[in-house]
Amino acid sequence: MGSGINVITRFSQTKDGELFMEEMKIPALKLLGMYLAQSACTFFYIFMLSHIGERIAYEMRKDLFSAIAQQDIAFFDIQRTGEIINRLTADIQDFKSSFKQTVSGGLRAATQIIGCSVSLVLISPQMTLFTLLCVPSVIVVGTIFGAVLRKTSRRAQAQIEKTTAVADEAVANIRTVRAFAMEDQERELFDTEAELSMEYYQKLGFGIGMFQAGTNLFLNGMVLSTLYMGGYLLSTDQLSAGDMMAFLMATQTIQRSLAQISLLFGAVMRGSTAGARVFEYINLKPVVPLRGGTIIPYHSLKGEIEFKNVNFAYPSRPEHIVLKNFNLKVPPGKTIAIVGASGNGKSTVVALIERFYDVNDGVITIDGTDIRNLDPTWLRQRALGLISQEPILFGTTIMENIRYGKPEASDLAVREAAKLANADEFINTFPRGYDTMVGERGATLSGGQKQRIAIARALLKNPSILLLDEATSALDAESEKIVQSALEQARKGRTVIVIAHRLSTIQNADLIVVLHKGQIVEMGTHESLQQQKGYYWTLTYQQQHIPGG
Ligand SMILES: Nc1ncnc2c1ncn2[C@@H]1O[C@H](COP(=O)(O)OP(=O)(O)OP(=O)(O)O)[C@@H](O)[C@H]1O
Repeated sequence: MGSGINVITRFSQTKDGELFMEEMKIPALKLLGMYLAQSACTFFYIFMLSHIGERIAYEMRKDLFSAIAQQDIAFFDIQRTGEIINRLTADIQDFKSSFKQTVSGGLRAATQIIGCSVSLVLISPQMTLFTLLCVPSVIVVGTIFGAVLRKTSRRAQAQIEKTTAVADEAVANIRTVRAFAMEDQERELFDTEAELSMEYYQKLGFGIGMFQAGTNLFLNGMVLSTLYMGGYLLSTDQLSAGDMMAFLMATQTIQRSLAQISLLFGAVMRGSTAGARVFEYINLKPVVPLRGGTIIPYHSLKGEIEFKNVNFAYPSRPEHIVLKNFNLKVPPGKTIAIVGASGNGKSTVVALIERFYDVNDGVITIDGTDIRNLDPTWLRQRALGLISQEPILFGTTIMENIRYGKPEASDLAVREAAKLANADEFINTFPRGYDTMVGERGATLSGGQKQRIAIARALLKNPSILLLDEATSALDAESEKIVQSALEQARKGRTVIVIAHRLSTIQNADLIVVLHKGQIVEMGTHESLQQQKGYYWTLTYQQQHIPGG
């Protein structure tokens, strides 16, 4: 036999009732083996836990982003960007860490409780029953506390979401904040929201603290009552001193494990609230799906658009009717201009063709097919090209920005589209040409340059229908001229709907439609409408004679 180590295995009792410790010699090698096995298990357990935790967080993040990207535009009208991003970041992080904490702590505590409970029953069923009598009261109190704390936790997390939204808006609009010297006000606004978050979390901490203190008190009470009951059984010879000792040790282990579980209570609370908030978005089904429906073969798409008896109100403001009994037919290959004072529903017409929203009544058709029966992805990717007032670029190269929407396009095709959009020339003056990074949202380019890149992007798709929503309104006269000539080229062979504030830019349109309070009040060519001396005439007169009109 090699060297060994003496280990106490258990307490026993002599016939006279004296306690003694039973010892056993464990060979050192065996002990080393046990230690190695234990460290291997520790590694495996921590590795697996982190592996599974990270995988769950990744899957949740993926599903959540995919769900967000599919939501209706109406969803984004209501939710603030910061709030959405908060769910993708903080909530998933909270869920993941509480999952890891709960599983690691919970597993250990649960196995200890189960093991020790079995010993308790084996040692003294009587005392075990007595101890168990207290359990229902713990469950009742725990449930009530749980419900109250969950509510506070939900509030606290919603408040953090609000705080993030304020920060997000201030950072995203920092130029406006700086231009209006609103840093102090923004800081105060953020401060108020952040302070409220702190207060909610402090309240939550208070609740969790109370719960844990209560649990500890209760558990210590359990030990006391075990001692009391044990003393009685000991004095009446129903229990030996050794069993009493073993019972106490097992109860203490259970007590520690229960205390550990109560500590996890806070984590479970935060994790479950965070998880619920993530799944709230994941389970939200959009009204307008991204895919599914008819696809008109490209060569047979003529590009005729018709609005028939359309009524529409934005979902976020259902009582405010924007389009009333709206009828309009746009023949293929023609250019229709929609004009009218601000807020009369011009951009709404474009948003409905893009199917950002569905109409409340009536129907919109393309080549005679209800757009609700057309595949929305095909519609936006192949049939329509949208250029709006605020050209949105992504923080990558000019090449990738133009390629956006048609990722398979060759470099040559991108350059051709840029030429068509009068952009090739200025791009080539940059030292890095098409590989120039444009900065976040195209911050390093001028308005006119951004707009021409946006036009190139739309033209690359070679859409049959072009929607120009105030495409040149944000530009100065010089840039407007260049962009306008790019648009004149782009119009050829396509159906075009132009929304323009500056009426001088739409005089060549085949048809001009005047919108007033969501209804068409005049229709005709520039000349015929001028002669009518109605709304259109008034609008042109205002623009020519009233500064800023
Ligand atoms: N996302 C939205 N949610 C709720 N109401 C909206 C939304 N977008 C526009 N509206 C409202 O719908 C009405 C028509 O807006 P629309 O943008 O179509 O007008 P417009 O004629 O294009 O104006 P402008 O020339 O100023 O761009 C306005 O009263 C506006 O407040």
